[in-house]
Amino acid sequence: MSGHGEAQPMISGRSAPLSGVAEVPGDKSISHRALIFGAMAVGETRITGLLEGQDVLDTAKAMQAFGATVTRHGLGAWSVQGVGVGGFREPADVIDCGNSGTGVRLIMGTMATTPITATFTGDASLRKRPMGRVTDPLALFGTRAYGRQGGRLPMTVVGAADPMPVRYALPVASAQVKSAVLLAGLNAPGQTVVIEKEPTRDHSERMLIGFGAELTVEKGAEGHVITLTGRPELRPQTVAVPRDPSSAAFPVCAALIVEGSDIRVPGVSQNLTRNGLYLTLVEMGARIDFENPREEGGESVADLRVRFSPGLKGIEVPPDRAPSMIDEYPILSVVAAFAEGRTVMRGVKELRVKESDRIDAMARGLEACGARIEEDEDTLIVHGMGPGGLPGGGTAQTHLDHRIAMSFLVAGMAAKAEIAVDDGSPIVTSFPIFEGLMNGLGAAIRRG
Ligand SMILES: O=C(O)C1=C[C@@H](OP(=O)(O)O)[C@@H](O)[C@H](O)C1
Ligand SMILES: C=C(OP(=O)(O)O)C(=O)O
Repeated sequence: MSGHGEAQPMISGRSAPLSGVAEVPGDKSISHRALIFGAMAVGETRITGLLEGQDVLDTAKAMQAFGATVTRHGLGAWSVQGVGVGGFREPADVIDCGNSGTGVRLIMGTMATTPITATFTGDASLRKRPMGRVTDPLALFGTRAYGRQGGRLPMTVVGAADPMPVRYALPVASAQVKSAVLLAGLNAPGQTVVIEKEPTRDHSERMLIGFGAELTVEKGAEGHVITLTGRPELRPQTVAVPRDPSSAAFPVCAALIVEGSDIRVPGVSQNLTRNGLYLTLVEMGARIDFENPREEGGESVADLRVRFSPGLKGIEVPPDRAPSMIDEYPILSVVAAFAEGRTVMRGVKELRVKESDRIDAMARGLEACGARIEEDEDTLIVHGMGPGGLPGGGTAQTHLDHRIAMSFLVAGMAAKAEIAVDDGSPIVTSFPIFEGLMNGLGAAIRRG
């Protein structure tokens, strides 16, 4: 999805009870990392279950441009012939990361301590997002970056020829910034230390250890202190990518609000840095059974049975839970519209710098569908209208944001009248089989 293509309006109407099994695709965060760490290893990394969403395909293309050999063998089955830490070559052309904040920020970190120059760009959404949060800590290694005003793409990054190791306390809870600094630290001599006050998704730490890096995490008063020893030789791995809990959120939430639904969603991550939505839904009164807990691809997962839940109650979501459910607030605010009472989401200003300003996009879209919303810079409050109570009948503007598009298509499945989205084309960035999967469960989603 380049963001230059045709908008694809989509409409969803009241759905039949959802039933069946929702097999969602591979985790987006782990898929990006499998390609990037594979490119940093010496030898061939094999990946199964890779998400073939546009964000990840753009990262695969970028790894090729930096000199790795990336091969697709079949659906989700890929291999990466890595060039080793510090082995990136200078790309011959601009790197287009499309819609992906994770892709561009992690790749900038990866090349930042190699003496090459690369220019990055993306679609109209990505070109609005702040890159200073990554280029500021990268400057401590000796990396230089030249972008547009406000640290926006397109941006040229000049890798440090003689990088210094860095000690950096994250000013914002961001796994992308944490990962960019760790990836840069791979090719700096000595120990690079990242300190995070609030824990964010820990896939980079787990995978770096899996690829053979020396990395420790100490939990103390200042938070997590992550110490990486630079210049390791990364060993190629076999990576089985687990299913994406952020994608699973859509069929799960749809089943909670569509009358009569009873579905199964296998292999949903229970990683404590990713499961905030599921904790929140249970606190609201969702009927979710977590069955068959086990390890898959180095992550703890469970099979979910999810049933229509007419007794959902609005709650105050604890603000310190935000990093573990940051991408799930849009779909949570849809569920909140079908609960009784207010759902209060505080400490969520990071939502304003995602693919769109997600507080504004959800507030305006839900209002267009008849809901009452309150918001401030850091807060979103949804006044619930009870089961089946959202009037619908509106059109949501998606602003090149896949999660906004999917959230409103789920809302339309349970609202009184149809809900339209102006553009469903960004859904391919993270969940290319969304429409077919949801309609297979009983949804009524169609192209507008
Ligand atoms: O590291 C990652 O894979 C991600 C981190 C989060 O972003 P931030 O680091 O900006 O919070 C999240 O929103 C994004 O979808 C994926
Ligand atoms: C924020 C997201 O992704 P990214 O930052 O990688 O664009 C997302 O997928 O919700």
